[in-house]
Amino acid sequence: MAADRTPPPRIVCAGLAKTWEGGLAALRPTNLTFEAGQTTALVGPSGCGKSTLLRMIAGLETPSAGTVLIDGQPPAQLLRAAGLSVAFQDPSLLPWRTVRGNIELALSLARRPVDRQAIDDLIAMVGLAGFADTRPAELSGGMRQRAAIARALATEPRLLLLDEPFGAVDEITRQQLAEDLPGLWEARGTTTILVTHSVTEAVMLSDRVIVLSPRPAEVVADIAIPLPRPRFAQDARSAEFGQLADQVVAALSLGRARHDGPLAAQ
Ligand SMILES: Nc1ncnc2c1ncn2[C@@H]1O[C@H](COP(=O)(O)OP(=O)(O)OP(=O)(O)O)[C@@H](O)[C@H]1O
Repeated sequence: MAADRTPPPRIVCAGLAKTWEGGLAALRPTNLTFEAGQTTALVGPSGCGKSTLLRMIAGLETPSAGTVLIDGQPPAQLLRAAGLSVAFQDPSLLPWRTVRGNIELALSLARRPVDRQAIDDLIAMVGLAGFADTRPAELSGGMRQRAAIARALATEPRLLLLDEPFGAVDEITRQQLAEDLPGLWEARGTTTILVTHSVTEAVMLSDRVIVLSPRPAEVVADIAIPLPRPRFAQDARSAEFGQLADQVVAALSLGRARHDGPLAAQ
C-alpha cells in the first residue's frame, strides 16, 4: 500500500441543499468549506440530514441545489480515481469474502498493490487480529463495522467519509479507535468528515465540530477544537475538553430551541 503523495483535498459546498421527492427538506442551502487535511465532525439530532450531507459530498446523492467541489472537481472524479473512501453505519461487506478478502478487493478495485502484511497490520489495528480469514456472517455487528473501517482505510484515501462508523462498536474498542485513527489519517494526509452522535467522540477526533439543527439541517455552530494531539481517552476529563464539549451541547440545544421556537421557519 504505497503512500499516495497527492495532498488531501479541500471541499467546498456552495448553496448545497436537498429536498427529497415529495417535498421533505433535509438540508437548507448550506455553504461549508472543509479544509485540506482537517478532520471535521458533523453532529446533530437524529434524522436532521447529516448522512444526506455526507452522501452528497461523496457524490452518492444528487443535490437539489448548489454544488460540492473537491479541489475544484465534482466528487465523482475523486470517486473514480479511488481517492475517496466511505464507511457507513451499515457496513456493506461482501458476505462470501473474508475480512482480508474484502480489503483485498477494495485494493484491487482501487488498483492498489495488495500487501498482505500491511492488510494484517490494519486488521490488527482495528482489533480484529485473528479474524482476517473470517467471513462477515461469523462476526458481530461491531466487528463488521471495524472490518469496514479497515477496508475504508486500506486504500489510503485522500478523502475519508465516516458515517457513524463506531455505532455498533463497544465502548473500550471505540476509545481505542478514537485514539488510534486520527494518527493514521494525519500521517497519511487525509481530509476526514465524520458523522457521529457522540459529543465526546466528535471533540476527541476532530479539528472542528459542525453542529446542525433539526431537519431541515442548517449549521448552528462551527466550533474549532484546538486540543493538542495525540489525544487519549483520559483527556476527555480535562477542563478544556469539557468546555469544548459543553459548547457543542449548548449549540445542539440552541438548534433545537430555534427549531421548536415560535419563529421557527417552516
Ligand atoms: N432516500 C431517501 N428518500 C427520502 N427521504 C430520505 C432518504 N434518505 C433520507 N431521507 C430523509 O431525510 C431526512 C434526513 O435523513 P438523514 O439520514 O440524512 O439523517 P441523519 O441526520 O443522518 O439521521 P441519523 O442521525 O438518525 O442517522 C430524514 O427525514 C430521512 O427520513
